[in-house]
Amino acid sequence: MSETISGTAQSPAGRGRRPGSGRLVGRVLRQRALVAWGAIVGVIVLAVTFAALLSPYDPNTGTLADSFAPPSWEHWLGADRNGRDVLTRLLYGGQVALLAAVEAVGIAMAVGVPAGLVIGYVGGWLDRILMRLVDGVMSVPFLVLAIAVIAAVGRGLPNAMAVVGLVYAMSVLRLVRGEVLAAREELYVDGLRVSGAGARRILFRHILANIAPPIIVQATLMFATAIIAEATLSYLGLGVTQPTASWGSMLAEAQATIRQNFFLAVPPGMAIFITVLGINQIGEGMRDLFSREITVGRLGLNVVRRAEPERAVSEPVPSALPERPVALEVRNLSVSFPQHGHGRVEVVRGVDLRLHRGELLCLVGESGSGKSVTAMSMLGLVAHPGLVTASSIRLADQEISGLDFAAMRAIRGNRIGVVFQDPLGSLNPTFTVGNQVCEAIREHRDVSRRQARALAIDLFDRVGIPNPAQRFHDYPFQFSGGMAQRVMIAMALSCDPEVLVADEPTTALDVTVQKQILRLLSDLRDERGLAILLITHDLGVVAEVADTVATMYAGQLVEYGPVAEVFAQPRHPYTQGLLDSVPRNEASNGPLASIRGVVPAPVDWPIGCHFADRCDFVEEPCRHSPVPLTGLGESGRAARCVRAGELRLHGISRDRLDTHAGVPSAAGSGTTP
Ligand SMILES: Nc1ncnc2c1ncn2[C@@H]1O[C@H](COP(=O)(O)OP(=O)(O)OP(=O)(O)O)[C@@H](O)[C@H]1O
Repeated sequence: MSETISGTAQSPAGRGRRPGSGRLVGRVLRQRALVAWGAIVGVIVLAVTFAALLSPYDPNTGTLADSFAPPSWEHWLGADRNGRDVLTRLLYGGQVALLAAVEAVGIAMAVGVPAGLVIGYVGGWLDRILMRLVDGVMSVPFLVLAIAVIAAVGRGLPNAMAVVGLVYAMSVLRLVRGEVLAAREELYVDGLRVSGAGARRILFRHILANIAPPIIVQATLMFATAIIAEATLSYLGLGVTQPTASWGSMLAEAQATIRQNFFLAVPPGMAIFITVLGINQIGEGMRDLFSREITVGRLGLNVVRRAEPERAVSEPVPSALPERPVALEVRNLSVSFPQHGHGRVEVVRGVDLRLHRGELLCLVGESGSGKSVTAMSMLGLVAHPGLVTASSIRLADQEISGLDFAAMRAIRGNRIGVVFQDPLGSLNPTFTVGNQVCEAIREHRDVSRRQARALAIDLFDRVGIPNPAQRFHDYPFQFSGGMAQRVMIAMALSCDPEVLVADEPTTALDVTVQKQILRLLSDLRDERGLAILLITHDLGVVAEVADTVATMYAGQLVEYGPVAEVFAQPRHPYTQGLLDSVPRNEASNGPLASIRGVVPAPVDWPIGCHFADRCDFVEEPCRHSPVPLTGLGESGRAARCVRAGELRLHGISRDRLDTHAGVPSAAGSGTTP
């Protein structure tokens, strides 16, 4: 009799809303400061735009009888020396300030963005010459330049603001050039070049779209400084001329009559202060909006959300080693990403997994099946815009789903260690390895520098780094791949974790070194009772070190059990297909078997069994409804197959496997033998 373990239903996330304007509005609304300051600046802009409707007075004429009139019902902010209504002049002055800022920022963008794009993309002598020119222009204060230009072409705010715009264009150019220099090294740009795209299309359609956020933020912040620039120029008499009102000229007039009525300086001063502060706050808010950090937690990482109750599983996940304490238990873990035109799409659906102390569980499956995303999501390491939900993730006796970023950070590297595939890429090249391991130790433990050093050297010794005290002072580039991976393992062990997640830790290493690292992991499991989740493509690795194996296919766990039993007799056709595809230590005739068809993309996952279209044993019931992972009632085995009870699949004994072989990639698995 089979026991139902996971009743994962069709995901509601897969039927999510389309990404786009709705989500953007939601994100904007969550930025409360941005919304509040946007509203304040919006009111100011509306008020100055409709000044003629709001005020019954002419801004430039007044009656002498009202000279220096205090605030009253007729003149809400009083009147100036010439009896002109201060509020009216403030509103009309705002028009001048905003138009001047639009002019300066418009010129800055029109000149700076295309120039920066071209200079950054073309580089070479053009870049060197123009950047020296830019440095020269930027070394002269804009007021000096403005005075020089006004002396040459005559007074007037448009001339003055054009100079301001050109000076600003230099900093826009610098920003855009820097962004383009970085973007042109990106692989997607190489891809466009290879596909024959012209420079104009690459620059204006692709690169510009990618670097737009910092440019928009810069333009907003620049708008605020342009308002100050206008006020400064008009205050100095280089901007608007009397009797036209501007906030700067109003300040200058107020200063001339400060002894008679000091209050006259307050309205233009406050108008400049509030408008500039508001626009700056909007710029900062947009910076936050565009960066991942604020919206999803520091470093752009998402915390794991607790799944809604209706998605909770009711039965326990299978256990191949029931006598051992549970180190990590994951229930109903799902991960989704927004995909253009499809809303939120699940790439991992309803994974249940249990890892015991002293157990080495290998997670296998073709490329793209969801192994890495599963492991990283448990650690809260899936970045925005990924969304991770789980009914529960228990680390020993602590529930860690729903923890915030800070709490997860305290767990990562402390109770759970992580080792990645590329050890040299994971180490900072500018610090010695000893320094980096000590830093990891002191991040989580209250020990002195000296104690951390001693601990680090002990760990280096334990993971098999020869001359650990000397090598402590070496930089990553002085290590081979295998030694660097030992450093990574030492770092992962530095706080004596209960669980170690190793994502393809030996893929980048040669066969001999692979074996050494695997032996090390296996020894650490035995010595420390470490629970290890090892992600690998390599069934040879599984055969060599694993206690238990879990097979993933198209975002779901499809089989789980003790490795010897799963290999000897798989209970899911996909596991059998994987085992068939692996080279063996024996002579054989004919080509190597492979699984027909390709792994479906997450948007194409069928309602029923995800493997149905590739399965040689498929029957109608397989396609009807989601297939649960079902316990098989024998030593913690489970399979997600409607026919698991009746099929007699063949396996392979562990010693017949070529232990250096790998699981075929999705791309390579498209042919029928
Ligand atoms: N940031 C992301 N945005 C959108 N989709 C993603 C993202 N990261 C992973 N995916 C998708 O999630 C699925 C699972 O990817 P994952 O890297 O976990 O597979 P894997 O089994 O570890 O493959 P490999 O062995 O090649 O590393 C894939 O379909 C992948 O395209």
